[in-house]
Amino acid sequence: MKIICKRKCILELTFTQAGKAHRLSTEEREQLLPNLRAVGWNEVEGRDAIFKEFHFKDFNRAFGFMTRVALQAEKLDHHPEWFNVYNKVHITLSTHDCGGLSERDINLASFIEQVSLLQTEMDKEEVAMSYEMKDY
Ligand SMILES: C[C@H](O)[C@H](O)[C@H]1CNC2=NC(N)=NC(=O)C2=N1
Repeated sequence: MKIICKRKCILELTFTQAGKAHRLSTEEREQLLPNLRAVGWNEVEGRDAIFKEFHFKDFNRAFGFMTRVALQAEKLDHHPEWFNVYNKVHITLSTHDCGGLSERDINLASFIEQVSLLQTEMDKEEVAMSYEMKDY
């Protein structure tokens, strides 16, 4: 599956994670991390992990987003470290089993991007619908 983000960044998703997680090699990092950096994921200082802060219109949207991510995380058996207050969600991804970043984190980050894009699209649709309603 491919996601085409607004910033013209393409994230390749595989969602496969057979076998043991391994820490990404330098080559893998050079290949995989720039796409995530382009959509706001940054490496955490002093720790082999990536972080992004999400903002939504309100708590319902933030919690809806978290619910979608949680269901997928459970399916993948790979869980985010996160913090939520009202409309903000902070997410840190790292693989505890291998003590650092693995392909599992890249996959989960890609899925999270997909969900947050979907939320943005749904918000736009909601605005468009409310404009249409005003016309009547
Ligand atoms: C036993 C179980 O498969 C492991 O503990 C899974 C669960 N979720 C996980 N989540 C994360 N982020 N890292 C892991 O290494 C991990 N391992």
